[in-house]
Order: sequence, then C-alpha cells, then structure tokens
Amino acid sequence: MATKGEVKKEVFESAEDLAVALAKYTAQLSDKFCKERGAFSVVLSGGSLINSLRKLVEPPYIDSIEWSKWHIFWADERVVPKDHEDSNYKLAYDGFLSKVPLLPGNVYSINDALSAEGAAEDYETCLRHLVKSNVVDISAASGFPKFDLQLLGMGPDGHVASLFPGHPLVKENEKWVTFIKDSPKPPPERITFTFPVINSSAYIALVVNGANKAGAVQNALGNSQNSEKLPVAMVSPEGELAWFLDTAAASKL
Ligand SMILES: O=C1O[C@H](COP(=O)(O)O)[C@@H](O)[C@H](O)[C@H]1O
Repeated sequence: MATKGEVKKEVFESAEDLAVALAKYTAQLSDKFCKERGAFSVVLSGGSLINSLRKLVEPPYIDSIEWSKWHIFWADERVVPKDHEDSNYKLAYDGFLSKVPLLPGNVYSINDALSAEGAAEDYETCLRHLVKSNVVDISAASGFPKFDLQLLGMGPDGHVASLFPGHPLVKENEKWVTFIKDSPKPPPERITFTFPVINSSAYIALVVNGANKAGAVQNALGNSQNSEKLPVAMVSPEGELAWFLDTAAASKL
C-alpha cells in the first residue's frame, strides 16, 4: 500500500514518454493487486486519458498483465447511448478495452436506457453489490468504496470526472454516484462519482497533457494567486496520488 496521502509528480518531455510511464505504473499496480486481492478494480475517466493508455495494449503489457482479473468502472459517464460519439464507454472501448482480453462481465458500463437519475442510482446499486462480493474493496476509514486505481483526466477548467468548478455537486458527501443535468461542458446530462468515492481510492493517477491545462495544474500544485480551489485541487486519495504531466501542462509550476 502507498504511504497515506503521498503525492508524486512526474513531468515528461513528450506524450509518448508519459504513455510509457503510465503503462509501467498501471502494470505494476495490476501485479500488486492481482496478487494481494485476486482482482484489480480500475476506474477510467473519458477524454484524453484514453489515448494516454495506448502503451498498455502493446508488448510487454498485452501479454504479461492478468487482464481476466481486471474490473473496469467509469468515474463519469455521459447519459447517451453507448454507441454515441460522446459516450465515455465508446471512447474507452474503441481505444483500449476492445484491444485487451478482459472478461466482458467485468466491464461495468452504465445502463444507457435510463434517465440520468436512474442511471446514477443503478450504477451505485451495482457498486454496492460488488463491494459485498469483495470485487471492490471498502474503505474502513470512510465507508465508501475503495478502488485500487482511478485513472483520471482533468479538463482545462480544472474539472475531474463530471465535478465542475463552482457546481454544488462538488460538495456531495453522501451518495457514491450522482448525476448532473446542467454540465457546463456538453453533453449536459452525466453521472459521476462523488468526491468521497474518488478520495477513498488506494491509488489515483492524474494524467494531464497540454498548455491549456497549465493554469488548473498550477491551482492544484503551484503557488497560484487564485484563491478558488478547483475540483482537481480537491483530489486527495487515502493512498497515493501520482501526477503524470507533460512539459506544457507543467509550464506554470
Ligand atoms: O468531459 C470530460 O472531460 C474530462 C477531461 O477531458 P479531456 O479530454 O480534457 O482530458 C474527462 O476526464 C471526463 O471523464 C469527461 O467526461
């Protein structure tokens, strides 16, 4: 287990170097949790993160990772059909999941036939079952599910999952999964993990590329003059937080 509250930060010269390091990090944690728990619960966000996972589908990882022990979840999902261009599931499936030998029953996507409220409730119910069957760990400290690894991206405004700056959902502290119908970034209807679920994680990798994100990175990690704490600055897992930044994203640090 990582040291409680440990924060690591690495800056990479290129997107390629970042992807190589992220694959190594993920593979090492997969090995650790598959040995310790017989399962590896992995949470994905959407967006640019998926492209940063591209090295995992290549040797040596494609052959060495125990893919059948992986269980895949989403930190947030847009309330659209799974074959819609805006679907985080579709993005992950096309770019990553379809290229590795996961068990289809271990991929927990939302029920796209439901409303935003219904889909959030349904996803939380699914998580509660998986906690009972020990597929997902539970945090003794918080009582919220404790995922082994959450792989999160961040928007230029500092949002993580679908928790946006200034939105009341950032303060939700009871629900595991909630919904938003007025997302400032389209599409407007989404479901999202709440901060207590994000912050109960054993490990979080925050993966950020690009100069348009440098301000939000500075808000979280640097000496920003901006007193408003962005959602990304509220990411503080029980275990380890590892930042994977390219030089452009780290340019204001
Ligand atoms: O809308 C979303 O945006 C964020 C950030 O996306 P990026 O393309 O700027 O990396 C993403 O993490 C989230 O899952 C997604 O729904």
